[in-house]
Amino acid sequence: MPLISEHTFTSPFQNFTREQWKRLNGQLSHSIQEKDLDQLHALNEPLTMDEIEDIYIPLAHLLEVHIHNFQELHSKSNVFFKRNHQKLPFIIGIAGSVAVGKSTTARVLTKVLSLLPNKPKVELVTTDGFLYPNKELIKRNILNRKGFPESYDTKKLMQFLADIKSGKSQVTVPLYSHLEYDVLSNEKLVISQPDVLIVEGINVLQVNSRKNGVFVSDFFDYSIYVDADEKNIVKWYIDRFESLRATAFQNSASYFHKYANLSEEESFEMAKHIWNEINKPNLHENILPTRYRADLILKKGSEHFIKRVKVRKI
Ligand SMILES: Nc1ncnc2c1ncn2[C@@H]1O[C@H](COP(=O)(O)OP(=O)(O)O)[C@@H](O)[C@H]1O
Ligand SMILES: CC(C)(COP(=O)(O)O)[C@@H](O)C(=O)NCCC(=O)O
Repeated sequence: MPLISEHTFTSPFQNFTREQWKRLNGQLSHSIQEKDLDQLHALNEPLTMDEIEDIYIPLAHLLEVHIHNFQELHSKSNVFFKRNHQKLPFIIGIAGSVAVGKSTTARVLTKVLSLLPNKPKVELVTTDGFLYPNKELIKRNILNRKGFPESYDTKKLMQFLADIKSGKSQVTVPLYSHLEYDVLSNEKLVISQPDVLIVEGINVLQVNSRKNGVFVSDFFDYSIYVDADEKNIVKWYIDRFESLRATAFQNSASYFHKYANLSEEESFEMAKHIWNEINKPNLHENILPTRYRADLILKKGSEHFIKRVKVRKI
């Protein structure tokens, strides 16, 4: 069966059904070993092993091809430019709507990539750490615009990526707490020369978050967009809100503690309201338009299972 369906021949993407994608798994001479799967079992993520084996392992193998090429190009460029740069990280951007499952995808991919045969050091950074602190958002009167392009300190994010891409040995990253609903003032993550860096966030493929004509994605070597129909994303947002209400929001330190005693029905209404007022317009105005800028699109079905993969033709 041909891998490209006829109606896609004008598209820059090659389309794979889940069944086709899954069969690509065995095409490398080596693969993630059976014993490694135990480590994936231990991941406390809501993903099934089928999803990891059918989707993420082939994806890791495809990325391995790109990482290998990137490293070879880097060392040949070093010879050409007569320079002695140490290795630079291969940077992967992961974009998509709030609640589509970017964080889950990013965490699983971090683990799966780290199991590749040469055991690369893989680090994960989320761009919510680069949101302005609430104090600053309030000062700018944009607390209700959290997640929109203007709520991020893009200059800081670009500086971080520029530092990483210039081989700086240690770079610090601000951290965000969903419990406090704010950037943590006293905690930072230290990134120290990984082989692969995953940068996950709703804004990573946006062209309106530009500094001096440079986009965040100019620093990426590969990018992935996690996609799903909006009716599913809303449901996942509402479900996550309700499960947080029953757990994390009960903590008095939680920013959303005020919602802890809502009934299930009230919680549903509140989540729907936040979705409609903030996350939905952001999806339509700023996130969805970036979808086809990605190198690869993972399209989810109703239960979070990836049903199609689109890969930019090369
Ligand atoms: N593959 C998956 N299978 C089942 N549930 C998932 C999956 N991916 C995400 N979820 C659930 O969907 C919700 C949103 O996922 P999350 O990774 O937090 O999204 P995002 O980072 O895009 O906001 C969470 O409740 C998460 O547990
Ligand atoms: C901090 C975020 C912008 C980041 O989204 P994420 O990348 O974690 O999906 C988002 O979680 C958020 O807080 N949005 C504001 C509206 C809301 O509370 O859902």
